[in-house]
Amino acid sequence: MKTMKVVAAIICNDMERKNKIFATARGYGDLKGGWEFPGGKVEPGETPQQALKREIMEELSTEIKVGELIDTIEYDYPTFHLSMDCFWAEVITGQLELKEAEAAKWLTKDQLESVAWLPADITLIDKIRQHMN
Ligand SMILES: Nc1nc2c([nH]c(=O)n2[C@H]2C[C@H](O)[C@@H](COP(=O)(O)OP(=O)(O)OP(=O)(O)O)O2)c(=O)[nH]1
Repeated sequence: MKTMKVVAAIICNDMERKNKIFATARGYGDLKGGWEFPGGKVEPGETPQQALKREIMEELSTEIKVGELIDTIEYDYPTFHLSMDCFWAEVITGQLELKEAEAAKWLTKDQLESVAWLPADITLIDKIRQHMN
């Protein structure tokens, strides 16, 4: 099966405190309406961190600082294998404008289960919760 290499940003209010994280709902395609973390495919020659900064600028017109890797999610969708590096991030400049997503929410630790995550993201949520305050 084909592997898709993807990066995702778990943007938090503050990387030291991690009181809330930013989630978006997909605005197009097969998985439309599913909740996820902003990001996208890594292009040839890019590091994961470079790809993530580029994707967040394209999707949200926002410059981010990329922090530690939380986990690499490996998940089999029916038509491809997803390998997704998930990094903590915080905003440097910009207002998180929704260029592609249909909705967005800041979620506290207690609200993490309140949205319908994409299947691959569910395994990440427990890990994120452990790091939130
Ligand atoms: N960005 C992102 N993609 C995710 C997450 N969870 C998950 O299963 N995916 C899947 C959905 C897509 O099949 C794939 C990411 O592709 P994408 O469509 O966001 O990537 P892209 O912006 O480079 O794509 P394109 O539409 O511009 O070609 O990974 C997630 O949390 N964030």
